[in-house]
Amino acid sequence: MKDTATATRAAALDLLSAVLDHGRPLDDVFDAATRKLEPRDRAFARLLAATTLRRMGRLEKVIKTFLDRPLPRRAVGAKHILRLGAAQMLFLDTPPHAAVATSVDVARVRRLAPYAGLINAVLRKVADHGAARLAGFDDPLADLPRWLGQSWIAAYGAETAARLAEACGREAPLDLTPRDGDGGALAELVGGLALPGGSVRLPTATAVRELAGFTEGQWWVQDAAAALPVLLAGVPLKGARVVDFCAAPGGKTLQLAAAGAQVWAVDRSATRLARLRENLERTGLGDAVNVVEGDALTFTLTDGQQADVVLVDAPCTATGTFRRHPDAPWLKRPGDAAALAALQDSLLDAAVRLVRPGGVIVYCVCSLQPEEAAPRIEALLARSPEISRKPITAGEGGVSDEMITAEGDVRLFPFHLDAVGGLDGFFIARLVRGDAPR
Ligand SMILES: C[S@@+](CC[C@H](N)C(=O)[O-])C[C@H]1O[C@@H](n2cnc3c(N)ncnc32)[C@H](O)[C@@H]1O
Repeated sequence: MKDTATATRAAALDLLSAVLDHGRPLDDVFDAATRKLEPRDRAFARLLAATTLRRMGRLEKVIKTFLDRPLPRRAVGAKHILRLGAAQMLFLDTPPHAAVATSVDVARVRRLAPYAGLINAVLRKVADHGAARLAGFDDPLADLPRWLGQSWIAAYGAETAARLAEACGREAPLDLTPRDGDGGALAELVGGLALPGGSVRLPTATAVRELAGFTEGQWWVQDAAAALPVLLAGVPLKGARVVDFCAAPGGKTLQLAAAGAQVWAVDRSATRLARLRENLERTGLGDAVNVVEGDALTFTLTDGQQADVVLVDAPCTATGTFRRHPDAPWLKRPGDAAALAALQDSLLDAAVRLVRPGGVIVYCVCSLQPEEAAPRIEALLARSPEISRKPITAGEGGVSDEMITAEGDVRLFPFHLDAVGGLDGFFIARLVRGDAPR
């Protein structure tokens, strides 16, 4: 490899290719693709790949204006190099001469030398005229796969869909949940901003382990939106028997335990449960939690007991978390939400079997796809007459009117709380079991 700058761009090319050509999540391939780089260069390789993924549509449009004809399929590597080179100049303030020269070098070291001339010529044009062309392409929906943008337009209208796409293209800040529920005190301790629900917000690139209170387990990392489902249970949690159906890595389990509940944290993934156990250890909340590796669909409490609260944080398409996972839009497929709906329905049915009369079910998904939201609740209400909604009202957990639907569910968009850095997209419904004790 010629030098560090080229090696860093080559690693970014490998990351981009892993996501776009091989369908691999960025997090899964990052260590292997960047292991020979220094920490600073690893961070830049990630930033470059992430920025390119976040701006795919606009980069594509700018580059296209400088190509006489579309590149053939076999030139996909060259196409990626053009995207990365343009992203550096248009979005990352890399000096043009460095962006162009390293792109040409990457082509050579990645056996794409036949395209070196074309890459050089096109990127020089991007350097000279790219910013002006970019100004004419300000449609954020173009940066997402077309089917995804269409699904948001159909669900929320063109204006909201564009706001969603814009907000999803931004980096998420770092949010912490305080163990003792005192957001004000934690904000002071770490120098962050206390949010309405009690979370504390810090800038994106904050080094987590260096923050005050990490070793002592005084807080854990959790997006402010992800902290809301537990805050919206609407019943006293102290002493309550709570089953957390899809618990790992455990943000919500920790909240429940910290609030004084007796928790069963069920998850079928051993790897993810290992992270949950680490979190329990660090925060000292383990005594209140029974960790259960298994299928929530068949989980029962001993002696036929029932739960006061069941939390169903269901597996979902996670389209509300694109801010943190810029690769995710490119790894989803149009049928994913419909395919997950069956599992979401089964988990809700299992929650109905487990919760006591008068008890509460909180259902949530970190998804913006409509199929995973209210229709799952409507279908449950239609087949389970003993279940009804317990509508969520403004002020609970710090939620505002604009976040609540006509039915009393919470629909969080990434542009909510925009002025202080937004939120993950979430849907949250609260249900109550109304029949007589069995
Ligand atoms: C959205 S994540 C949960 C996040 C977690 N509640 C938190 O706050 O950190 C969904 C989880 O559901 C688990 N899961 C999926 N199907 C399951 C099933 N049938 N039974 C138990 N867990 C399941 C996955 O392993 C995954 O950890």
